Amino acid sequence: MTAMLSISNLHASYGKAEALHGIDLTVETGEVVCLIGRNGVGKSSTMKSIVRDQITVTGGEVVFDGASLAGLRPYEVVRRGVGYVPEDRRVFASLSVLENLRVPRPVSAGDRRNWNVEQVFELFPQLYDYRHRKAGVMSGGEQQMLSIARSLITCPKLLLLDEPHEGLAPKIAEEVVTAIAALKREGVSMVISEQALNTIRRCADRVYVVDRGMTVWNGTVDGFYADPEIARKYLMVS
Ligand SMILES: Nc1ncnc2c1ncn2[C@@H]1O[C@H](COP(=O)(O)OP(=O)(O)OP(=O)(O)O)[C@@H](O)[C@H]1O
Repeated sequence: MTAMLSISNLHASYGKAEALHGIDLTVETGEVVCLIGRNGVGKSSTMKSIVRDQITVTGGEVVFDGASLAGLRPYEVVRRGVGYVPEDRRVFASLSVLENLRVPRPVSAGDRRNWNVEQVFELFPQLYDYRHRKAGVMSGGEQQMLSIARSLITCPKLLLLDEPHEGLAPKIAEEVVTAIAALKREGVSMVISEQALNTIRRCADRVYVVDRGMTVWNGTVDGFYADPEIARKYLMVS
């Protein structure tokens, strides 16, 4: 396998406050990698650093698909093939589902899997049923699906999902996991941030544990569960 994303010794700051002090992460082609850790340890900041959104990268390297992302603007990173679904989802509340899906500029997919609106509706049939509904009146889970669907229109090779299950009822969270599993079968590489691994266990290949702005452990999902000391040390609130 070739690395789709390779992050080494990443440092990043909000103004003068450094939030990341050494993130090392690799995502192979087709892999689903989960970032886990307590609140505020830097999972979202890692994703923001990849897409250069709101945060300033001050050190280290982010290489995507063989090329450095240094100095690029967020839209240029998206054009290279990185889809980003932020924690707050950012759907356009006053636009319908269909209009939201027409917002991203069409991209030339090149060797990437090309997604059009019809194909996205096949993945999320519920969104088709609601295609004329305003996004602002939809539930959190439906907005989450719409946000993922919209990022697919940019034909990503790598999808960054920031806490996709945050605030969702268990049944809806399960539907989101099903969609993630379907995307994995389509060959989309993913980085998913989670507070706990349970919801994503079905489709994650590897896990990175983040603590205080650093990656402190990585291994397979089975390896993570085989050593309860890791969860005790880095996930339990002391
Ligand atoms: N826009 C911002 N401006 C200043 N500091 C920020 C900003 N966003 C996050 N931080 C700080 O950066 C650190 C890492 O936060 P981050 O959101 O990356 O953590 P997280 O692991 O994703 O946690 P959560 O699950 O709460 O989102 C925290 O100390 C947080 O307070």
